[in-house]
Amino acid sequence: MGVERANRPSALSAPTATGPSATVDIVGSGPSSKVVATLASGESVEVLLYGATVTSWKSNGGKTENLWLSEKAALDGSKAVRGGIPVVFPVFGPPPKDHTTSSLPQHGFARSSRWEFLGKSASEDALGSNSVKLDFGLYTSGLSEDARKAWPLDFGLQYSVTLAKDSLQTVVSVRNEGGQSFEFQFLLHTYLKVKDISKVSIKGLMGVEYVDKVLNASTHNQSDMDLKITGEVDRVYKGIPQDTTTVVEDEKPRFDVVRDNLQDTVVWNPWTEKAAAMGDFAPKEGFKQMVCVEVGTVNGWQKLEKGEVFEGGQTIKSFL
Ligand SMILES: O=P(O)(O)OC[C@H]1O[C@H](O)[C@H](O)[C@@H](O)[C@@H]1O
Repeated sequence: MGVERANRPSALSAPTATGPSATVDIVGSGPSSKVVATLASGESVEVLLYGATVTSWKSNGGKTENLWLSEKAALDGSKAVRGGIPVVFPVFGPPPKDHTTSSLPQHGFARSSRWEFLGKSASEDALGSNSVKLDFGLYTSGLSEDARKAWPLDFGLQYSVTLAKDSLQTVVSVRNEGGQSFEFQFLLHTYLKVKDISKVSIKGLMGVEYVDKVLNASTHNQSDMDLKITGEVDRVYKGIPQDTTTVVEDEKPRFDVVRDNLQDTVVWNPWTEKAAAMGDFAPKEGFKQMVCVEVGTVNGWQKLEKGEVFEGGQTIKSFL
């Protein structure tokens, strides 16, 4: 599945209803425009065109917010959003020296570029369950001059966000649209909302090797079944064999994060000092209500030859 340039529709002027099962609206204009989709049963998702950042996902008939969003997140296109699901491409973290991504900012340009809304489709499965899919695109032509200069390669990104009753699926396809090969990393920087971090444990990483960024990027092996967050955590788990990472709260599953064609997962919580140092992180105690479980391909590089396509993503199931 790739991004066919000739078939790129512009959905901005399309009618807003997708049938009785869901509505899709474009709210606001300019840099703060967002696409809001709501199922007839009340679940909803909001996607800012800036960064194609999912800023809200509600399950349980619209009663449970699943994503943490900082009260001071910039939602006007002035900087990457602190919270929700920022899209990280084509580099994760600070770019390395002597690489084609070297001149890019931390986490690349996808989270701070304005994407196009390509369209929507609603469907109903055999059991009568509804879902709505929103498609977004980012192409070389949509980049700022600075980003294009820093990474002068031709690419097409298509990002599909599918809302179902108890789940949200976010999948990217990356196409090399230029004449030479390129290398990239990709990650979905999901800020999951929890009630109380002291009651949270993360399962599904046992036996996996990780780089601990809090301990001078040293390599370790996850020996415990449960990862508890009791201080700053910034770990890159590499080459995970099992597909599902489960966030457990109060001894009950809260989220399943299922990876598709992505081998790595970053677990991040800034804790007291790092949260205090981030101007857009609010409230300052907000780190007690969040944990980032970020699926991606960040260990080494994915390489695409001319015309090739890479696809990967996640499905998050909410148990509330
Ligand atoms: O502040 P940002 O650029 O959004 O990055 C926020 C965080 O992203 C990831 O989780 C990295 O592993 C962290 O090292 C980084 O601090």
